[in-house]
Amino acid sequence: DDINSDQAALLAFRSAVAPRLNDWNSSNSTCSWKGIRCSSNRVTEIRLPASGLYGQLPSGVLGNLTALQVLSLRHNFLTGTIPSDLARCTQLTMINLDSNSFTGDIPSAIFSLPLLTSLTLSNNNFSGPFSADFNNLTQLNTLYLQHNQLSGEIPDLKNLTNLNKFNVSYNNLNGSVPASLRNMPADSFAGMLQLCGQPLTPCAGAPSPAPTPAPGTAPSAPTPGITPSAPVNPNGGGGGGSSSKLSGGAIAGIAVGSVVGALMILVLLVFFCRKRNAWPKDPATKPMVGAPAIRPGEMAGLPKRSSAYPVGAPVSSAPSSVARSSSKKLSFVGNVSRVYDLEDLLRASAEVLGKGTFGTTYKAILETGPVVAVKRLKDANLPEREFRDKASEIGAMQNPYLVPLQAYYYSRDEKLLVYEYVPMGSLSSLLHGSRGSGHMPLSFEARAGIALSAARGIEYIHSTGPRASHGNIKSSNVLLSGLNEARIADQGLAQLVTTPSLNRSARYRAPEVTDVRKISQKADVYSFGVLLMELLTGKTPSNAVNNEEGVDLPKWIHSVPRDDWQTEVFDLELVKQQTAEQEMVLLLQLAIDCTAQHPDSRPTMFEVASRIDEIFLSVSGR
Ligand SMILES: Nc1ncnc2c1ncn2[C@@H]1O[C@H](COP(=O)(O)OP(=O)(O)OP(=O)(O)O)[C@@H](O)[C@H]1O
Repeated sequence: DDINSDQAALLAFRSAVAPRLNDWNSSNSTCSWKGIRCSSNRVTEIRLPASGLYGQLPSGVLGNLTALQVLSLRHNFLTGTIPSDLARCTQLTMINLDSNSFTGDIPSAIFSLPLLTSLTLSNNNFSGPFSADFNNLTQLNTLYLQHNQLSGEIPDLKNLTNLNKFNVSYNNLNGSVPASLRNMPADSFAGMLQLCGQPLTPCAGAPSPAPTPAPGTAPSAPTPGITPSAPVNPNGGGGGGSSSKLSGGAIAGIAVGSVVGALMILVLLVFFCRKRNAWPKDPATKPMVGAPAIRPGEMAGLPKRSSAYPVGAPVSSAPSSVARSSSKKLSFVGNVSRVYDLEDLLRASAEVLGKGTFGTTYKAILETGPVVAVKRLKDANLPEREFRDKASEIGAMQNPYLVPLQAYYYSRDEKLLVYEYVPMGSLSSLLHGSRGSGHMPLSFEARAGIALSAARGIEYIHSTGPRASHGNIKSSNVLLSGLNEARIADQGLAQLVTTPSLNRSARYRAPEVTDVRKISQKADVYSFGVLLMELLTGKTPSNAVNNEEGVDLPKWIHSVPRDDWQTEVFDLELVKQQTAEQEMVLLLQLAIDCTAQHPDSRPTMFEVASRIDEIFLSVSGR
C-alpha cells in the first residue's frame, strides 16, 4: 500500500460517484486534490461535503485506502449500501455520511473499526435492527443515527463509556430506553411513539404509566391525571375532570413557572383549549357536535430565545371563531406518517417562537414525544381546494436543506401548518442575538457552510419549476440544523397566503418587485445576496424607503471600494480571526453580483450554490 495505490483507489472512486471533481487527475499530486489530505505520503482524509456526489460507492475501492482516518461525504446524493471492504480502513476515526440516501443495514464493516470516535449516518434510509455490535466501538463519543428507518429495540450500549453526543430520533425503534442511554436528552429519542422510559414517558407497567397511543388511533379525550409536566389548564384544572371548567367563552393562558436553581423557568400552558363538549369524552357514546374551536394559548413570561419579539401576553380571549370544518383531522403531507394527531397538538404545551408576516409560530412539545413548529396563519383566505393542493405541493418538496412541512389543518377560520421543529434557532438570532460575554464568534467556515446550505435549499426550490420561487428569503427563515448547516423555512408560504403585506421582506426585496405577489427566482437571488451581506457584515439590513434604522446593505456595500472591505465592511469578528480573507472577498463579490439592479445580470441560484461550494470547500478542507 502506497500513494500510488491510494491514487488508483481515488480515481476509481471518482469515476464511480464524483465525475465533477475535475482536479482529481494524475497530472496533479494526489495530496493536492480537492478534499484530500495526506500524511506521510498516504491519503488520510477524504472530505467532500455537498460536492454533488451521486450513485453507489464502488466495492473494493475505499478498502484500499488503508491509512484513511477521516471519511466525510455528507450532503451528497449517494445511494445503495456501504461496501464491506471499508472494514480494511482500520485507521478510521471519523465517518460522516449524513444526508445521503444510503439503504440497507448499518454495515457490519463499521463495527470492525476500533479507532472510530465519531460516526454520523443520520438522514439516510438505513434500515434493519440497531445492532448490539456498536459495543465494539469503544472509542465512540459521537453517534448520530437520526432520521433513518432502524427498527427493533435499542441495545444497551454499555461499552461506549465516552459517548456524549447521541441521537436516534425519527427511526422506528421501540421498547424501553436502555440504562446506558437514560441520561441523554429526550430530543435524542424524539419522534418514536413506541419508545418509552427515561428520558421519555415511563413504560406501561412502570410506577407512573403514560399512555402511548398507536399511530393513527382515534383521538381520545384528555386523560385524567395528566402529570405536572403536561400543559396546564388555564382555569386551574390539570386536565382530567376539568372539561366543564374549560367552557364559558374566554379562555385565558396560565403560565406555570417552576424555577430550577436560578437558571430555568419552565412555563407550561394550554396550547389549544376547546369548547365545552366540543370533544366528546367518549367518542363512542357521544358523537361530536360541530367542530372544535382551535385556540392556541400563548406562553406568558417565558424567556425568549430571540429578542426580536415581545413576550407573548397571556391570551385573555381566544379567537371568537369556531371552526366548522368538515374534517377536524390533521392532513399529513409528503411521506410523513401519522405519528400524532390534532388531539395531540391540542394537548401539547406550547411556546410562542415569534410573530411573522404570515401569523404566529409556536413550538409545541407533544406529550407523545415529537416536537413541532406550528404556524397559525392569518390572512390565509385561499379556497379550501386550492389551499389543500398548495399545502400538498409544499409537502412534496423534500430536500435536506428545507424545513419539511409535516401536516396542516384547514377549516374556514383556522389554518395551521405543522413543521419539523429545528432546535438551533434562526440565523437572524445567531447573528443579531446577544453578543455579550459567552457569545461564540461565528467563524467564516460556519458562515460559508450556512450560506451553502441555504443556497442549496433555494436552488432546490427553483429546480421544481421555471416559475417556482420562495418569495421571502431572509435570515429568520434560515434555521440552523448544525454547526455549519442550515435549512430554509417557509417555502411555498408566499403563495399560500394571498393578502400581500406591503412590508414583507422589504429589507431583502429586489428593486423590481413592486407587488409582492409577483415574486421570481431572480428576486430570490437578490434577497439571498442581501442575506450574504448580512452574514459577512453582521449588520441587520434595513429599508431606507421605510426610514428604518440600520444600513441599506446593498447600497452601502456597492459604494465601498474593494480595498476598504477589510477595514470597513466585514464583521469585526471575522476580521479578528484573520483567516480566509480571500474567500471572504469572493463571497462578498458574489453577494454584490446577486444584488445587481437588473434581474438578468444576477446569477442563477445554481451558479450561486456552485460558487459558494468552491468557497466552502477551500475553507473547510484546510
Ligand atoms: N420549524 C421551525 N423550527 C424552529 N423555529 C422556527 C421554525 N419556523 C419558524 N421558526 C422561528 O419562529 C420565529 C417566527 O417565525 P415566523 O416564520 O412566524 O416569522 P418570521 O420568520 O420572523 O417572519 P415571516 O412570517 O415573514 O417568515 C422565527 O424566529 C423563526 O426563526
